Amino acid sequence: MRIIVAGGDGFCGWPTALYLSKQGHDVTIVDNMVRRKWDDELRSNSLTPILPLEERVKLWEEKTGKKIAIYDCDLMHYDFLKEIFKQVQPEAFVHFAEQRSAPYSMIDREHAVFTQTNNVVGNLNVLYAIKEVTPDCHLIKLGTMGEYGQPNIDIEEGYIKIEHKGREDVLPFPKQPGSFYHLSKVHDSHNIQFACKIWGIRATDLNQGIVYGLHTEEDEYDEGLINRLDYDGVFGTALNRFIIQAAIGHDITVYGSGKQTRAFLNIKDTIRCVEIAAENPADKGEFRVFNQFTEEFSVLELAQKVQKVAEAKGLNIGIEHIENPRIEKEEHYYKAVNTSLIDLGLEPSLLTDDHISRTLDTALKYKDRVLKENVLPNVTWK
Ligand SMILES: O=c1ccn([C@@H]2O[C@H](COP(=O)(O)OP(=O)(O)O[C@H]3O[C@H](CS(=O)(=O)O)[C@@H](O)[C@H](O)[C@H]3O)[C@@H](O)[C@H]2O)c(=O)[nH]1
Repeated sequence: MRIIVAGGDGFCGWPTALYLSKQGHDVTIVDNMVRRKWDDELRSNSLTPILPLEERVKLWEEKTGKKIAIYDCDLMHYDFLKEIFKQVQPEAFVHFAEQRSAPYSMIDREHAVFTQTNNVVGNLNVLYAIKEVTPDCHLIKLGTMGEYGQPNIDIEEGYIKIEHKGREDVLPFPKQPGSFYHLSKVHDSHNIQFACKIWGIRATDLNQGIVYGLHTEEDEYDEGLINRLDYDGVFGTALNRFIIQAAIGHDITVYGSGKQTRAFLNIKDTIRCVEIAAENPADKGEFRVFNQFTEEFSVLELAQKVQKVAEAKGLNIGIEHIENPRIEKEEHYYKAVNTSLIDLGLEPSLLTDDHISRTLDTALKYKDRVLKENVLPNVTWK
């Protein structure tokens, strides 16, 4: 299959591009390298040293004989994007190319405006490119479990049957996102649903939970293929961030009580879910929503798991409940459905101490690269 992976230089996009390439797909990466520029802006870095994209792709070809084409393109540049669609004629477009950090979107007005403009307009341009050039192309869009928020009822996969005043309908599940970033994904979902309805586009919205882990089979060919790993207070996410904190002897930063519960999955399952979506495209005009996660944990549970694995390696790490910089529910009900991808063949790679241990070993290897001043959160929602 001819597949474009937009955002193929990022944490989810890079291992997805390698995996799909290994599976025999004809992969093209579209990326404007902006994730690396945000590191510069925030004076931060990836814990793991990552090669420039051209070199990563060259190394992949040397190791496997498989070519990945790359275009340095911003999805905001419609003429360029449309030209790429004409040249590649994609059968699937995997869209990871968005600003994905909630704290980044909450820094100030400029960052909120940037996040929503970049994400919403970029996605709209993709929808138009599909309509105008390859109307049969399947859009596989990274949404987020955070679109739903934490309602006091079970979260369904995209839609819910509602009875109201004696009538019933199946309607989009209510959205209660918790940051301007998460809101941008809600706006995207609405735009995609509308485009499917009016133009007959086929789309799958993958409402992904928090991704943890680092390694996939593909990075075993060479250390130069290693994925990026974020730890700072803006782009680092729960679990991976806690593991890196343990590696540098920093207390694990639980925000507030830590009873906040979220949906999680291993990066290996991210890439497999995208493959499953690509192999089972949505129908023409269908706006399909899959909840892409495998397990639910509270933040405190994860901190305790990391503490335990670190202890077994002789690292005595504390857990610090710091004042929550976000405005979010800490005590809440959380139960979400995730059967669609499993029904289509996903075999979840569940969180084990071994998983934590492997990432911790890598974090220990590169711990001298950590910029300690970036570890505590410095963006608040207030
Ligand atoms: O050091 C930390 C970091 C986070 N948290 C807490 O952990 C939870 C998750 O925060 P996060 O930074 O790990 O994840 P989040 O901001 O929700 O965003 C991440 O996870 C989302 C999936 S979800 O959480 O919305 O399901 C994706 O959409 C985003 O792209 C990705 O950056 C929050 O309650 C936060 O308060 C801590 O307690 N300590």
